[in-house]
Amino acid sequence: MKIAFIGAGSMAEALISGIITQKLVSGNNIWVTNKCNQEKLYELQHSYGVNISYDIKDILSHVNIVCLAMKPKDVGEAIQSIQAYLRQDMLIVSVLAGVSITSIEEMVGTNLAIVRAMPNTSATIGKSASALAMNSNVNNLQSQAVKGMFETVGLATIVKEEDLDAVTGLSGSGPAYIYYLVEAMEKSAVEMGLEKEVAKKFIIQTLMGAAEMLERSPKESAQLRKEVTSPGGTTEAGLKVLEAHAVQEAFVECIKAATEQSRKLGEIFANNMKV
Ligand SMILES: NC(=O)C1=CN([C@@H]2O[C@H](COP(=O)(O)OP(=O)(O)OC[C@H]3O[C@@H](n4cnc5c(N)ncnc54)[C@H](OP(=O)(O)O)[C@@H]3O)[C@@H](O)[C@H]2O)C=CC1
Ligand SMILES: O=C(O)[C@@H]1CCC=N1
Repeated sequence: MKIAFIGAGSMAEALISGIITQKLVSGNNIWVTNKCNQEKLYELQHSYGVNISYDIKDILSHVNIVCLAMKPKDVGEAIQSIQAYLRQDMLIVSVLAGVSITSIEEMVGTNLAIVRAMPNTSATIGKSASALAMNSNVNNLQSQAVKGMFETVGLATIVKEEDLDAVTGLSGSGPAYIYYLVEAMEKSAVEMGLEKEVAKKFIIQTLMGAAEMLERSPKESAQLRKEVTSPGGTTEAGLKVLEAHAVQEAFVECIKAATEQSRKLGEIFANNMKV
Protein backbone atom coordinates (compact mmCIF):
# COMPACT_ATOMS: atom_id res chain seq x y z
CA MET A 1 0.00 0.00 0.00
CA LYS A 2 1.41 3.38 -1.04
CA ILE A 3 -0.47 6.48 -0.01
CA ALA A 4 -0.37 10.15 -1.05
CA PHE A 5 -1.85 12.76 1.26
CA ILE A 6 -3.00 15.85 -0.60
CA GLY A 7 -3.24 18.24 2.35
CA ALA A 8 -1.02 18.11 5.41
CA GLY A 9 -3.12 19.55 8.23
CA SER A 10 -4.49 18.13 11.49
CA MET A 11 -6.41 15.24 9.93
CA ALA A 12 -3.66 14.17 7.53
CA GLU A 13 -1.13 14.21 10.37
CA ALA A 14 -3.47 12.24 12.66
CA LEU A 15 -3.81 9.54 9.98
CA ILE A 16 -0.10 9.52 9.09
CA SER A 17 0.88 9.28 12.73
CA GLY A 18 -1.60 6.45 13.38
CA ILE A 19 -0.72 4.49 10.24
CA ILE A 20 3.03 4.70 10.92
CA THR A 21 2.79 3.98 14.65
CA GLN A 22 0.62 0.94 13.95
CA LYS A 23 3.16 -0.12 11.28
CA LEU A 24 0.63 -0.47 8.45
CA VAL A 25 3.12 1.16 6.12
CA SER A 26 6.45 2.85 6.73
CA GLY A 27 7.12 6.53 6.10
CA ASN A 28 8.91 5.82 2.82
CA ASN A 29 5.62 4.51 1.38
CA ILE A 30 3.79 7.74 2.19
CA TRP A 31 3.98 10.95 0.12
CA VAL A 32 2.67 14.24 1.46
CA THR A 33 2.01 17.60 -0.14
CA ASN A 34 0.11 20.75 0.79
CA LYS A 35 -0.71 24.09 -0.76
CA CYS A 36 2.32 26.15 0.29
CA ASN A 37 3.30 25.57 3.94
CA GLN A 38 6.74 24.07 3.30
CA GLU A 39 7.68 24.32 6.99
CA LYS A 40 4.84 21.91 7.87
CA LEU A 41 6.06 19.41 5.26
CA TYR A 42 9.58 19.49 6.72
CA GLU A 43 8.07 18.91 10.17
CA LEU A 44 6.18 15.84 8.92
CA GLN A 45 9.26 14.52 7.15
CA HIS A 46 11.28 14.94 10.34
CA SER A 47 8.65 13.35 12.62
CA TYR A 48 7.49 10.44 10.44
CA GLY A 49 10.09 9.94 7.71
CA VAL A 50 7.50 10.51 4.97
CA ASN A 51 8.34 11.71 1.45
CA ILE A 52 7.42 15.35 0.86
CA SER A 53 7.13 17.11 -2.48
CA TYR A 54 5.28 19.68 -4.58
CA ASP A 55 5.80 17.61 -7.74
CA ILE A 56 2.28 16.14 -8.02
CA LYS A 57 3.12 14.11 -11.12
CA ASP A 58 6.00 12.43 -9.31
CA ILE A 59 4.00 11.89 -6.09
CA LEU A 60 1.11 10.21 -7.90
CA SER A 61 3.42 8.02 -9.95
CA HIS A 62 4.37 6.20 -6.72
CA VAL A 63 0.99 5.58 -5.09
CA ASN A 64 -2.22 3.55 -5.39
CA ILE A 65 -4.20 5.43 -2.72
CA VAL A 66 -4.77 9.19 -2.85
CA CYS A 67 -6.14 10.74 0.33
CA LEU A 68 -7.86 14.11 -0.09
CA ALA A 69 -7.27 15.94 3.21
CA MET A 70 -7.82 19.63 2.51
CA LYS A 71 -10.75 21.82 3.60
CA PRO A 72 -13.85 21.40 1.41
CA LYS A 73 -13.39 24.91 -0.07
CA ASP A 74 -9.97 23.89 -1.44
CA VAL A 75 -10.87 20.53 -2.97
CA GLY A 76 -11.75 21.91 -6.44
CA GLU A 77 -8.34 23.47 -6.87
CA ALA A 78 -6.62 20.42 -5.36
CA ILE A 79 -8.39 17.98 -7.70
CA GLN A 80 -7.51 20.18 -10.68
CA SER A 81 -3.86 19.88 -9.71
CA ILE A 82 -3.95 16.07 -9.48
CA GLN A 83 -6.51 15.19 -12.16
CA ALA A 84 -4.10 14.69 -15.07
CA TYR A 85 -2.08 12.13 -13.08
CA LEU A 86 -4.90 9.97 -11.69
CA ARG A 87 -4.94 6.38 -12.93
CA GLN A 88 -7.76 3.84 -13.19
CA ASP A 89 -6.11 1.55 -10.62
CA MET A 90 -6.12 4.29 -7.96
CA LEU A 91 -8.38 4.55 -4.96
CA ILE A 92 -9.43 8.04 -3.86
CA VAL A 93 -10.12 8.43 -0.16
CA SER A 94 -11.76 11.68 0.90
CA VAL A 95 -12.00 12.75 4.55
CA LEU A 96 -13.76 16.01 3.66
CA ALA A 97 -16.76 16.86 5.83
CA GLY A 98 -19.96 17.12 3.82
CA VAL A 99 -18.60 16.61 0.31
CA SER A 100 -20.52 13.76 -1.32
CA ILE A 101 -19.13 10.88 -3.35
CA THR A 102 -21.12 12.19 -6.35
CA SER A 103 -19.43 15.61 -6.06
CA ILE A 104 -16.01 13.99 -5.98
CA GLU A 105 -16.91 11.74 -8.92
CA GLU A 106 -17.95 14.81 -10.90
CA MET A 107 -14.77 16.70 -10.04
CA VAL A 108 -12.49 13.77 -10.79
CA GLY A 109 -14.33 13.22 -14.04
CA THR A 110 -13.38 9.56 -14.52
CA ASN A 111 -14.82 6.33 -13.22
CA LEU A 112 -12.54 5.92 -10.20
CA ALA A 113 -12.99 4.00 -6.98
CA ILE A 114 -13.92 6.51 -4.28
CA VAL A 115 -14.25 6.13 -0.53
CA ARG A 116 -15.73 8.90 1.59
CA ALA A 117 -14.48 8.56 5.13
CA MET A 118 -15.13 10.38 8.38
CA PRO A 119 -12.41 9.69 10.94
CA ASN A 120 -11.47 11.90 13.88
CA THR A 121 -8.20 13.26 15.22
CA SER A 122 -7.88 10.45 17.79
CA ALA A 123 -6.46 8.52 14.81
CA THR A 124 -3.16 9.99 16.04
CA ILE A 125 -3.14 7.42 18.86
CA GLY A 126 -5.02 4.62 17.09
CA LYS A 127 -8.39 5.52 18.65
CA SER A 128 -10.37 7.08 15.80
CA ALA A 129 -14.01 6.21 15.24
CA SER A 130 -14.10 6.15 11.43
CA ALA A 131 -17.10 5.63 9.17
CA LEU A 132 -16.60 4.70 5.50
CA ALA A 133 -18.93 4.86 2.50
CA MET A 134 -17.89 3.66 -0.96
CA ASN A 135 -18.96 4.01 -4.57
CA SER A 136 -19.63 0.95 -6.72
CA ASN A 137 -16.19 1.16 -8.39
CA VAL A 138 -14.49 0.10 -5.16
CA ASN A 139 -13.60 -3.57 -5.52
CA ASN A 140 -13.32 -6.09 -2.68
CA LEU A 141 -9.56 -5.79 -2.41
CA GLN A 142 -9.72 -1.99 -2.26
CA SER A 143 -12.56 -2.10 0.25
CA GLN A 144 -10.58 -4.46 2.51
CA ALA A 145 -7.43 -2.37 2.10
CA VAL A 146 -9.11 0.89 3.02
CA LYS A 147 -11.02 -0.66 5.93
CA GLY A 148 -7.69 -2.14 7.09
CA MET A 149 -6.06 1.26 6.78
CA PHE A 150 -8.68 2.93 8.98
CA GLU A 151 -8.65 -0.03 11.39
CA THR A 152 -4.99 0.63 12.07
CA VAL A 153 -6.05 4.02 13.43
CA GLY A 154 -9.04 2.81 15.44
CA LEU A 155 -12.55 1.52 14.88
CA ALA A 156 -13.70 1.49 11.23
CA THR A 157 -17.25 0.77 10.12
CA ILE A 158 -18.78 0.77 6.66
CA VAL A 159 -21.99 2.85 6.65
CA LYS A 160 -24.52 4.14 4.11
CA GLU A 161 -23.37 7.46 2.71
CA GLU A 162 -26.54 9.16 4.00
CA ASP A 163 -25.40 8.40 7.59
CA LEU A 164 -22.12 10.26 7.21
CA ASP A 165 -23.49 13.71 8.13
CA ALA A 166 -24.71 12.36 11.47
CA VAL A 167 -21.40 10.54 12.05
CA THR A 168 -19.58 13.81 11.30
CA GLY A 169 -21.68 15.71 13.86
CA LEU A 170 -21.29 12.94 16.43
CA SER A 171 -17.79 11.48 16.26
CA GLY A 172 -15.95 13.53 13.58
CA SER A 173 -16.42 16.69 15.62
CA GLY A 174 -16.90 14.72 18.86
CA PRO A 175 -13.39 15.05 20.30
CA ALA A 176 -13.84 18.85 20.30
CA TYR A 177 -16.93 18.58 22.52
CA ILE A 178 -14.99 16.48 25.02
CA TYR A 179 -12.03 18.90 24.97
CA TYR A 180 -14.50 21.76 25.53
CA LEU A 181 -15.84 19.97 28.61
CA VAL A 182 -12.29 19.34 29.84
CA GLU A 183 -11.46 23.04 29.41
CA ALA A 184 -14.34 23.80 31.81
CA MET A 185 -13.20 21.11 34.27
CA GLU A 186 -9.63 22.47 34.22
CA LYS A 187 -10.83 26.03 34.70
CA SER A 188 -13.01 25.14 37.67
CA ALA A 189 -10.28 23.02 39.26
CA VAL A 190 -7.81 25.90 39.12
CA GLU A 191 -10.44 28.33 40.47
CA MET A 192 -10.97 25.95 43.40
CA GLY A 193 -7.25 26.03 44.15
CA LEU A 194 -6.07 22.70 42.68
CA GLU A 195 -2.80 22.60 40.81
CA LYS A 196 -3.39 22.49 37.07
CA GLU A 197 -1.21 19.43 36.45
CA VAL A 198 -2.73 17.47 39.34
CA ALA A 199 -6.24 18.40 38.20
CA LYS A 200 -5.44 17.28 34.66
CA LYS A 201 -4.45 13.82 35.86
CA PHE A 202 -7.71 13.47 37.78
CA ILE A 203 -9.74 14.70 34.83
CA ILE A 204 -8.09 12.32 32.36
CA GLN A 205 -8.48 9.32 34.68
CA THR A 206 -12.12 10.26 35.28
CA LEU A 207 -12.79 10.40 31.52
CA MET A 208 -10.96 7.16 30.82
CA GLY A 209 -12.69 5.41 33.72
CA ALA A 210 -16.12 6.59 32.59
CA ALA A 211 -15.39 5.62 28.96
CA GLU A 212 -14.30 2.15 30.02
CA MET A 213 -17.34 1.75 32.27
CA LEU A 214 -19.54 2.63 29.28
CA GLU A 215 -17.73 0.03 27.22
CA ARG A 216 -17.60 -2.78 29.77
CA SER A 217 -20.78 -2.37 31.81
CA PRO A 218 -24.08 -3.70 30.47
CA LYS A 219 -25.81 -0.70 32.08
CA GLU A 220 -27.14 2.27 30.13
CA SER A 221 -25.39 5.64 30.51
CA ALA A 222 -28.35 7.09 32.44
CA GLN A 223 -28.15 4.21 34.94
CA LEU A 224 -24.40 4.68 35.41
CA ARG A 225 -25.06 8.39 36.07
CA LYS A 226 -27.73 7.53 38.66
CA GLU A 227 -25.28 5.27 40.47
CA VAL A 228 -22.91 8.21 41.00
CA THR A 229 -25.73 10.45 42.22
CA SER A 230 -26.55 9.99 45.92
CA PRO A 231 -29.78 11.64 47.06
CA GLY A 232 -28.91 14.99 48.67
CA GLY A 233 -25.27 14.47 47.72
CA THR A 234 -22.60 16.35 45.78
CA THR A 235 -23.34 15.00 42.30
CA GLU A 236 -27.01 15.90 42.62
CA ALA A 237 -26.01 19.47 43.56
CA GLY A 238 -23.75 19.65 40.50
CA LEU A 239 -26.20 18.08 38.06
CA LYS A 240 -28.95 20.48 39.19
CA VAL A 241 -26.83 23.34 37.87
CA LEU A 242 -26.33 21.54 34.53
CA GLU A 243 -30.08 20.96 34.31
CA ALA A 244 -30.84 24.62 35.18
CA HIS A 245 -28.61 25.57 32.23
CA ALA A 246 -30.19 22.90 29.98
CA VAL A 247 -26.73 21.49 29.23
CA GLN A 248 -28.02 18.12 27.99
CA GLU A 249 -30.39 19.88 25.57
CA ALA A 250 -27.50 22.13 24.50
CA PHE A 251 -25.40 19.05 23.66
CA VAL A 252 -28.27 17.58 21.64
CA GLU A 253 -28.58 20.89 19.75
CA CYS A 254 -24.80 21.02 19.31
CA ILE A 255 -24.62 17.60 17.63
CA LYS A 256 -27.66 18.39 15.47
CA ALA A 257 -26.09 21.72 14.39
CA ALA A 258 -22.83 20.01 13.44
CA THR A 259 -24.75 17.34 11.49
CA GLU A 260 -26.78 20.04 9.73
CA GLN A 261 -23.58 21.94 8.89
CA SER A 262 -22.12 18.79 7.30
CA ARG A 263 -25.29 18.43 5.21
CA LYS A 264 -25.21 22.16 4.29
CA LEU A 265 -21.53 22.07 3.34
CA GLY A 266 -22.32 19.23 0.96
CA GLU A 267 -25.29 21.08 -0.52
CA ILE A 268 -23.40 24.39 -0.96
CA PHE A 269 -20.58 22.45 -2.51
CA ALA A 270 -22.81 20.57 -4.96
CA ASN A 271 -24.64 23.81 -5.93
CA ASN A 272 -21.38 25.71 -6.49
CA MET A 273 -20.23 22.95 -8.79
CA LYS A 274 -23.32 23.44 -10.98
CA VAL A 275 -22.61 27.18 -11.65
N1 LIG B 1 -9.70 18.17 11.92
C1 LIG B 1 -10.59 17.21 12.18
O1 LIG B 1 -10.89 16.87 13.34
C2 LIG B 1 -11.25 16.48 11.05
C3 LIG B 1 -11.19 16.97 9.76
N2 LIG B 1 -11.83 16.31 8.75
C4 LIG B 1 -11.75 16.85 7.39
O2 LIG B 1 -10.39 16.82 7.01
C5 LIG B 1 -10.14 17.86 6.09
C6 LIG B 1 -8.89 18.60 6.52
O3 LIG B 1 -9.12 19.18 7.78
P1 LIG B 1 -7.92 19.66 8.70
O4 LIG B 1 -6.79 18.71 8.59
O5 LIG B 1 -8.50 19.98 10.01
O6 LIG B 1 -7.53 21.04 7.92
P2 LIG B 1 -6.20 21.89 8.01
O7 LIG B 1 -6.59 23.31 7.77
O8 LIG B 1 -5.45 21.55 9.25
O9 LIG B 1 -5.33 21.37 6.77
C7 LIG B 1 -5.71 21.59 5.44
C8 LIG B 1 -4.56 21.19 4.54
O10 LIG B 1 -4.97 21.28 3.19
C9 LIG B 1 -3.91 21.86 2.44
N3 LIG B 1 -4.39 22.40 1.18
C10 LIG B 1 -5.21 23.45 0.93
N4 LIG B 1 -5.39 23.62 -0.40
C11 LIG B 1 -4.65 22.66 -1.01
C12 LIG B 1 -4.41 22.34 -2.37
N5 LIG B 1 -4.97 23.02 -3.37
N6 LIG B 1 -3.58 21.30 -2.63
C13 LIG B 1 -3.00 20.60 -1.64
N7 LIG B 1 -3.20 20.85 -0.33
C14 LIG B 1 -4.02 21.89 -0.02
C15 LIG B 1 -3.36 22.92 3.39
O11 LIG B 1 -2.08 23.35 2.94
P3 LIG B 1 -1.40 24.73 3.45
O12 LIG B 1 -1.21 24.57 4.92
O13 LIG B 1 -0.13 24.82 2.70
O14 LIG B 1 -2.39 25.82 3.12
C16 LIG B 1 -3.31 22.09 4.68
O15 LIG B 1 -2.18 21.27 4.70
C17 LIG B 1 -11.37 18.76 6.06
O16 LIG B 1 -12.03 18.60 4.85
C18 LIG B 1 -12.21 18.29 7.23
O17 LIG B 1 -13.59 18.34 6.92
C19 LIG B 1 -12.46 15.11 8.95
C20 LIG B 1 -12.54 14.57 10.19
C21 LIG B 1 -12.00 15.24 11.36
O1 LIG C 1 -14.91 20.92 11.85
C1 LIG C 1 -14.85 20.31 10.78
O2 LIG C 1 -15.41 20.75 9.76
C2 LIG C 1 -14.10 19.02 10.69
C3 LIG C 1 -14.99 17.88 10.28
C4 LIG C 1 -15.13 17.01 11.48
C5 LIG C 1 -14.19 17.57 12.44
N1 LIG C 1 -13.60 18.62 11.99
